[in-house]
Amino acid sequence: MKTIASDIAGVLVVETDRRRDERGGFARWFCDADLADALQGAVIRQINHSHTVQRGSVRGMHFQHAPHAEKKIIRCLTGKIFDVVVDLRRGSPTFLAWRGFELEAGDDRALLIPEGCAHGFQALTDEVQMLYLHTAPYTPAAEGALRFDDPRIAIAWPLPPQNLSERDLQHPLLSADFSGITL
Ligand SMILES: Cc1cn([C@H]2C[C@H](O)[C@@H](COP(=O)(O)OP(=O)(O)O[C@H]3O[C@@H](C)C(=O)[C@@H](O)[C@H]3O)O2)c(=O)[nH]c1=O
Repeated sequence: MKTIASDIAGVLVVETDRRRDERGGFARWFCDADLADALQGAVIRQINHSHTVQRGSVRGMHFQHAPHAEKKIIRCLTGKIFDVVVDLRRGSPTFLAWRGFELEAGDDRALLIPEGCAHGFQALTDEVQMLYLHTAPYTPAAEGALRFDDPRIAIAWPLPPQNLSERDLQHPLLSADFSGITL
């Protein structure tokens, strides 16, 4: 597995080569030894799947507060997405910066997002399926969220955002004095 660092500390693109033969192919999608430097002792505690029907749909921006903060490894199983990370870590050199990454079925690429970053995505095609690996179990009481259209973040979604959940539409905007979260 090859990891490619981004300019947001801890946000990595994870790539694997697919071995191909007459039957099809085979690729390694997770290996705790290969990712030991990135995982820093964290282990996968939960695996989730989501299905998004319509192109343009946006889900996010989600994270969990400490002590349930988590790393996520995100992969696109069908379709194509614009995957977005926002750095919310107090004191981070890239505090409040967002970055977008395209992931698509068959690319053998995943995105690793560290604790303290919010995550969301937009479906660039119909029929998107996503696979999430989490280093903490889902803990509703620890859920944190940002609005997909928070003007302080100003994410440039590639398509007009649509189909947001009621919950995602109701996240509050960041307050003017928001100075980040601590882990
Ligand atoms: C996230 C989650 C939700 N649920 C439940 C709550 C709700 O009834 C239903 C749908 O949940 P949501 O609307 O939060 O689903 P969704 O908006 O797809 O949530 C996901 O969004 C992306 C951006 C992420 O980064 C993921 O970690 C996750 O937060 O599933 C679980 O049971 N376990 C989970 O881990």
